[in-house]
Amino acid sequence: MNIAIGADHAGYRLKDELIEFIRSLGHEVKDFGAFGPESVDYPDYASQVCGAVVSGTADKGILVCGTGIGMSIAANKTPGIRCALVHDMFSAKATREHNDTNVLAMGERVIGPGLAQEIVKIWLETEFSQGERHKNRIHKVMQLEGSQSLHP
Ligand SMILES: O=C(CO)[C@H](O)[C@H](O)[C@H](O)COP(=O)(O)O
Repeated sequence: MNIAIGADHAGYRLKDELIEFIRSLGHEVKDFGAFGPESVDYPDYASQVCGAVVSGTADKGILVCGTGIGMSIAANKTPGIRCALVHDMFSAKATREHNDTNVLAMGERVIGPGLAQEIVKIWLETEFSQGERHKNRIHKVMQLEGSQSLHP
């Protein structure tokens, strides 16, 4: 897969570690920054990563800030994006199976790199369940945002 990744100043270290890990799994990674500790604004990076996913340039996106909260709020403003803030392995699997999330958000100030890698691996490797009830719920979510549903 092609993975778009981005972070703010509070998440770029974990982002850089995850890039190497994701490449080791055999995926292509496009890094949208940030590249250092200078204070920046997470919406600027969320919008670039989500734009890549919605346009089809990337198959999935990963966002890291201090808590993951700001990134997830910003990402979910983009029509067509379903972003989950995940800090445990159960949710990583469930949000792919039930929500067909296309962006994952995490917080560098919340979890360590080992758990973050496990979460990313599970999230990238888990398929959407294709369950009719889940398709129906995703369809309703997409109606709320006014974007065209991929799950009619
Ligand atoms: O949006 C956030 C909190 O919900 C992110 O964690 C940001 O990375 C955080 O707010 C950045 O905080 P800082 O004090 O500007 O480093």
